[in-house]
Amino acid sequence: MNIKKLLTIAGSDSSGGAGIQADIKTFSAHKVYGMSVITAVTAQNTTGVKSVYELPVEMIRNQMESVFTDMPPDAIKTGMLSNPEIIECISEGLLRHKGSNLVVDPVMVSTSGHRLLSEDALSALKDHLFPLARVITPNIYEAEILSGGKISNKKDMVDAAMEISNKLDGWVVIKGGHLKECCDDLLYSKDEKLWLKARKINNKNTHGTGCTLSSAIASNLALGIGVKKSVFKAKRYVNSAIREGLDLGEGRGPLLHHF
Ligand SMILES: Nc1ncnc2c1ncn2[C@@H]1O[C@H](COP(=O)(O)OP(=O)(O)O)[C@@H](O)[C@H]1O
Ligand SMILES: Cc1ncc(COP(=O)(O)OP(=O)(O)O)c(N)n1
Repeated sequence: MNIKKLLTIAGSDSSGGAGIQADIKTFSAHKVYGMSVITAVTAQNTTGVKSVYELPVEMIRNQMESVFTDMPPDAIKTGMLSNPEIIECISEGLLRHKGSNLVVDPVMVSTSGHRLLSEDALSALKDHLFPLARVITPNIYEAEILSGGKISNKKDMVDAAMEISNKLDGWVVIKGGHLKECCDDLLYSKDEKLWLKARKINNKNTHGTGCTLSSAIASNLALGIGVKKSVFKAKRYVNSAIREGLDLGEGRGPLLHHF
């Protein structure tokens, strides 16, 4: 059986809703083979992140070497990267092994408010990782940090995407999940601007939506689908996973992945 191989480089979420666990579930749902490089272990559940343990850079490098020298992935997705040393190690490994179809989810702070990327890691992210990416997927808050402007509406999203894509060759997806009125996402490159429209689903259980979207995009790219169609299909996947209305835990519960 010829199966596509997907790698997630991200943090572990003990509650299984976000991070590595959400990524692998999404990969399986797309019938691709999932592999992982774990950057950090979080103790978290539906009510929030309790603590974080960052793995030593050497261990991260060893995980990358093990994967790339034996089963080179057809696409890669990055999530929680914690600090500049980890970002530099990952960028160096991706460059050396010519990692392609890279989707960067620039995870900074969990929706529950816990910092998942140190403040001094921003320039490493922009200078080392973004140039390797085919698609980056900031949420509204991350797009504000990356563009330096406030985002309150769809016009602000376009301005931010323009600013962010100045320093990129690839595509930017600004996720609108935290907008008040709707959940439209913006897919933007230097030559094109497309809206992915969606009504806000009235469901508090949206833990891991960002991880799921970026993993679904990476799965589609690995399957040989172009960027635009990959993002549209991924948006549909997340939408239906939220719509399932799984209700686990006391706080913001996870999504239901379709196998
Ligand atoms: N309540 C919702 N209804 C419909 N789509 C949603 C909802 N919340 C998030 N999304 C979608 O989920 C994806 C992830 O977005 P978002 O929640 O903004 O990312 P993050 O988890 O990184 O903060 C986007 O496609 C967004 O539009
Ligand atoms: C280990 C880990 N990685 C990433 C996140 C953030 O996940 P995201 O999909 O952005 O979802 P929420 O923060 O909105 O739940 C995380 N919480 N943990």
